[in-house]
Formats: sequence, C-alpha cells, structure tokens
Amino acid sequence: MASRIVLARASRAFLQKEVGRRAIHASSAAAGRVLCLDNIDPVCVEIFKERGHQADVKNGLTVPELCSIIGDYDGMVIRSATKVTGEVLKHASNLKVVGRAGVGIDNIDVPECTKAGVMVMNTPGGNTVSTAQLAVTLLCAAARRISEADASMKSGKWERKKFMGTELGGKTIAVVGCGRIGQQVAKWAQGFGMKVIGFDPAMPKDIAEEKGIHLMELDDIWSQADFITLHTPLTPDTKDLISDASIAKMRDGVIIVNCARGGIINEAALLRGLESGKVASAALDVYSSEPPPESAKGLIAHPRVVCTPHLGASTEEAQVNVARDVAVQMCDTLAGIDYVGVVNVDYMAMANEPMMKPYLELGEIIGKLHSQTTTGKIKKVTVRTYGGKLISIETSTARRVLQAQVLKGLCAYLPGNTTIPSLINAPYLASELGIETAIDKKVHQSLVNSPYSNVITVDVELEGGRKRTISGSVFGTEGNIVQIDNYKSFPAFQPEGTLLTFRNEDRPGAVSDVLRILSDASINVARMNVGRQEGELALCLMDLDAVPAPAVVEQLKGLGSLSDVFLANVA
Ligand SMILES: NC(=O)c1ccc[n+]([C@@H]2O[C@H](COP(=O)([O-])OP(=O)(O)OC[C@H]3O[C@@H](n4cnc5c(N)ncnc54)[C@H](O)[C@@H]3O)[C@@H](O)[C@H]2O)c1
Ligand SMILES: O=C(O)[C@H](O)COP(=O)(O)O
Repeated sequence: MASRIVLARASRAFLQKEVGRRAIHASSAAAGRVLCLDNIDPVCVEIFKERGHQADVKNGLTVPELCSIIGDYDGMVIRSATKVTGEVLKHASNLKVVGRAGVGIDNIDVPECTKAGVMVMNTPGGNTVSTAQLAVTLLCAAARRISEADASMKSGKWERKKFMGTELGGKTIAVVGCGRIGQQVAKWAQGFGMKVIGFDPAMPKDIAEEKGIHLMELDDIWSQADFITLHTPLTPDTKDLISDASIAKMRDGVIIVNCARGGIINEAALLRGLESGKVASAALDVYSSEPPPESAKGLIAHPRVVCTPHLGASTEEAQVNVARDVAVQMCDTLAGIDYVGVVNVDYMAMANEPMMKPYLELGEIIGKLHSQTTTGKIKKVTVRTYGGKLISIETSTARRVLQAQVLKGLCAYLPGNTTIPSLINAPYLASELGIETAIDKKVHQSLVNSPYSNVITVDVELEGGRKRTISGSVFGTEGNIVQIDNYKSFPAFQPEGTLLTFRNEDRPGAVSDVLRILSDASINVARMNVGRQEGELALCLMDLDAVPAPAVVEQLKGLGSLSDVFLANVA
C-alpha cells in the first residue's frame, strides 16, 4: 500500500504539472511562444504577433541547436526541412502544437507527437495550385525535352533534330492520388486534350467521373498510361510504388512525373528503367533523401531526367498562403477556439464544447478512481453513456472524447505509465499499456431501473477475469458517483480531493474503528458513503480533509475487519 500512496502523490505532482503544461482550453488564450523555422514567409510572424504571441524566427538550426531551445516554445512552425523526431520531442516540454506550413507530414513523427500530447496540423490547399503548376510544367518539359535542349544550347550547340518530343493531346495520363493536387493536374491535363485515368482508394468513382477522371485499379493503370503523375502522400502503401515490377508493366516510352514525395519512386529501379529505354523520361521534384545523396547523382545526372530541388510549393503566392494559414490555425488552436488542420486528434473541438465540461470532469474522476482503487492489471476499459442530456450530445465524437478523458484519468495513476497523460495521448498510452478499449451505448446491468440519467459507466476488466464498474451521473452541472459495482443503496456523492475507500464487515464498530484511527491522526472526514450487498462486505468511501500518512493507512489495513483499503486522489 505504501508504494501505491507514493505513486498517488507522484502522479498528483505529475497532473498538477500537466495542467500548467498542456491544458489548451478556451480560457487559456494567454500569449505563447512560437518558433518559426524553415524560412517561413514573414506574414506568419506578423499574425502571431497580432494575436499576442511571441514568435521567434530561426533558420538553419542543427538538431542539437533545436533541442536546446525547443523547451521554451508552445508552438513550432516548420516546412519540410525540419525533422520532428522523438529526440526533438524529448526536449519539447512545453510544446502543444507543431504546424506544418504545407501538406506533407512525413518529416514529423506523428505517433511520437501524439504520445507526447502534441497536436500536429498541416495546411492543405495553400500550395495546391503551385504544386500542380510545377507538375504540369515538368510534364511538358519532359515531353518536349526542354532541359536537354537548354543544356545543349548553353553549351553552344544548335541540335534541332536531336530533341524530338511528344504531344500531350490525345495521350493518356494516369493520376495516382486524386486529392487536391491530383485533381488540379487532371483538370489542366484535360485542357491539353489528354484522357485522364486515375487511382485513389479514397475517391468515390462518381465524383472522379464528374472531374473527368476515370478511376481504375492500380494494377490496370500501368499498361494504360503514356504519362504517370504521382500525387499521394508517402505511406507504407505508396513506398516504392514505382518499382522494377510496376515499371515492367508500363508502356514502352512512358514518362513519369513525381511532385509528391521521394520514396514513392524506387530511384534505383527508375534509373534502370531509363537506362533500358522502357522509361522515356522522368521529371522529379522530390527525392528519397533531401538533398539527394551521392548515390542518387546517377539518376539526377541522367540526360532524360528533368529535376528541380523540391520547388512544388516555392511560389510567392503559395508561401504566403501556407504561412498565413498555419499562423491562423495555430493561434486558434493555442486559444482553444478551433482545431482546423489537426491531423492526429479529431475531437478537440468537441472537448471544448461547454456542455461537455461536466461530463469530461466526471469521466476523468471515474478513470482516476478506477486506477487507484484496483489491484491487478487492467485489460479492458469500456465506457458506456446513457440517458437524458447525454442523448442529445451523443455523437461518436462526443463519446470518443469522453473515452479519452476517462483514459486520461485512468493513466494518471496507472502503474507502468511514465508519460504525462493528456486528452491527446491518453488513448495511445492505454493501447501502449496493452489496454483494450471499447465504447458501448447499452446501460450497465447495475443501473437497469435506476432513477439516474446523464450516466457515464466505466467497466474495467482485470487480468484473471475480475470486473469492476463505476457509474457517475451529471446533476445539473455537477458530476456525482452513483454506483460502484453492484452495491445497493449507495448515496450519490461528489468526490473531492482525497478519498479513502475500503470494504468492511457489515457490523457495529467496523467503521468506528476507522474513524478512531483517522481522528487520532487529526484527519477530518468530510463525508461518508456506505453501500451494501447481501452476504458481502460493505463498501465505504470517505472524503478526507487531509491526506493520511502512509503509517495511518497501514494501521487501517491492519484492522482485521477491512479489506481493499485504498487512498485515491480525485482532485
Ligand atoms: N513537391 C512539393 O513541393 C509538394 C507540395 C505540396 C504537396 N506535395 C505532396 O503532394 C502530396 C499530395 O498533396 P495534396 O495536397 O494533393 O494532398 P491530398 O491529401 O489532398 O491528396 C492526397 C491523395 O492521395 C490519396 N492516397 C493516399 N494513399 C494513396 C494510395 N495508396 N494510392 C493512391 N492514392 C492515395 C488520398 O486518398 C488523397 O486523395 C502530398 O503528400 C505532399 O506530400 C508536394
Ligand atoms: O508537402 C508539401 O507541402 C511540400 O512538399 C512543400 O514542402 P516545403 O514547404 O518544404 O516547400
């Protein structure tokens, strides 16, 4: 028990620290510090300053330099150059949000950010036109061999016969990834009179047809296309999409354009395709490593490769767009007003809805109570919501945010957890700790025919099959615990501060022994609740005005009439 008390105190210190560190609610619109990296357009800093934040611009930082200063910042703005790794996050003790001024987030370790309770956002849309324009420019340049002809002329030659090109009109272009940029490229390709086919698992066929894109299975695309243009993110599914195997299925003389991400093309395979003549030409803006290493020089130097150094978003217009978007989005998020562009957690706006407040507070208390009044490893947590006002706010987002808040409370006191839990990382932490989670809309059997509405029930399954259930109900705006396991006649109560819970023999004197020990230790009992069950020990909860010393709890544990003595902090 002593070790549980030490843990409870340490965890409380943890939580207090967390409140100052991570809480992002509408009330905390205080000025923050934001670090702007990667040559972001100055409009970004202007907006942060207008909104009362301190914004520092630093370009070209080394990883150690970044690690040494990031602890001072609430927000960080990056483009593709800065890598947000676990190492950087270890030093980012105040960081709340990483804002990517652009689309690709493959330079950000998103799971590590989630684990650290840091939101990640991007600004899709701001550089769509710019990047689509570069893709079409490269497509034309590759089709008309512009860079070869340019190099030839610059070397003093006049080689009119050498650079025979190909027309786009009447040819088929495959757009792989039909999102914002892919659709824009498709539109302009149609302007050239091209037939557009495409592949995108997330795009409905009818919408694609409306946009003039004939969707096909990926495997069927290769043999149909004269041109292939890539517009997907780099994911495990898209890594090495262009490989020896896919190139072998392509038409002879195919032209490939990549303005999406290096890594989608296997560069060694592409070089082999160019050398064999299977691939007529390739146009590349992005590389598997940037700047490309020595080993990629053969590809870049190939005469039939047109290349640019990741310039898709490098137009004045796009840079202003993404810098403005990221600043506005981050200011709103830091103020708890809005969460546009956040990619790693989708329920923050719901969490800030005023009507959610009492439910979230109650859910967190139930989570804290569970982990502090249970021995044994927690295997599964099921959150149930039922009745009254809850019905009107019951969306899947509301239920998930409630589940996250319950898990936040639970993880704060869970042995084995060393990470500060937050609304952002709690579901991740629970899963890392091997806890299965579920949401259920059915009322728990202990509350069938109960008079309570607006009920949150949390069932916990422990290793070995034991189960525990705690239910709470919101009365007006106050959360109350209304049921623990199957104990009957349990008066509803609002837990505050320090709770002593125990099971006792249901006979005269059992509870008064406890009161005597507490009184000898000068600890006042603010409130007391007792529940009973036929043939079982009674359950007693006492709200204490002070935290008993470990020796006092040991004395209580020594009473032969008690079992399951726990001290819980629910503040
Ligand atoms: N070169 C540059 O400077 C530059 C600039 C902007 C964006 N980009 C890159 O371009 C990519 C596309 O940007 P966007 O704004 O169009 O993003 P987007 O999210 O609007 O579109 C991406 C599309 O790819 C699809 N997709 C995902 N996995 C796929 C798969 N396995 N196969 C086929 N399609 C798949 C998605 O469903 C989505 O429709 C981004 O990943 C970004 O990294 C590069
Ligand atoms: O994903 C993106 O938005 C582009 O790759 C742009 O990257 P950049 O901001 O480094 O130019």
